[in-house]
Amino acid sequence: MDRGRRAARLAGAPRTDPRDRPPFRLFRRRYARARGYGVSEADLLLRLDRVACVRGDRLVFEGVSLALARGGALWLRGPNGAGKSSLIRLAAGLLRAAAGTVERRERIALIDEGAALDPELPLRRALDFWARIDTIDGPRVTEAMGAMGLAPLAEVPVAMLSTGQRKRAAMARVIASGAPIWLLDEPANGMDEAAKERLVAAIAKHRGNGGAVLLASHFALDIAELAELDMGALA
Ligand SMILES: Nc1ncnc2c1ncn2[C@@H]1O[C@H](COP(=O)(O)OP(=O)(O)OP(=O)(O)O)[C@@H](O)[C@H]1O
Repeated sequence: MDRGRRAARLAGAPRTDPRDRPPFRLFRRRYARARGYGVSEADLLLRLDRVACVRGDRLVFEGVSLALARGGALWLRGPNGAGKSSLIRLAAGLLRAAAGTVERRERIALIDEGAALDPELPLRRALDFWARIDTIDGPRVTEAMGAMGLAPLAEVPVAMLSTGQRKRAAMARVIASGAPIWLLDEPANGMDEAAKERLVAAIAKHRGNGGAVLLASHFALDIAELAELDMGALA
């Protein structure tokens, strides 16, 4: 796309080019709910409205709108480079949208490629560090570690954890945070089947408690009532 046309589109000019694609592809009726249809404003936790993302000098996607309500979950799927991580980072406020708006109505907890846990500390102390920042109490950390099967690893330095164990630790931090909005970028990477089951169970519990989940993943997880947004269709 040439620069003039891209600039016009970012400025909100009407689409006239027949090559333009719709901004998203609807896969399941649940997605319509996730976008806000039939969901009261009071239930909404996260809304992206006609968002565009530019990385470097490249337009990665534009015109993406979605909404997550309490109890909702949306799976961002698509090939490498489609913009899944970028969308998660926009939702987290770590990237600025080139166009459109991002509205977060509650606290977020994020998993991305880094575990954000001090590699020098034993796992329990590394999680307790974040618990103090998030002003949550010890029992919640214990519970989160239990949910991800981490109790036996409490005294192991984070640097010595395997890839899958580190992902489980990052997930425990999200669980312990108590944040209603979970932004999970490839949370299951490196996890074995048992850990994936724990992850799926944690997501179900969080939704049951009125939380919501935005999930980027290359592969499907066995999550009930999951809306889908194919980022590959935007490229
Ligand atoms: N820091 C950056 N600076 C410039 N471009 C970037 C940067 N990070 C990502 N990109 C580009 O943005 C596009 C989207 O990347 P992103 O990581 O969001 O995709 P993804 O769908 O998550 O990919 P993957 O499946 O490989 O994780 C890619 O073309 C990538 O090269």
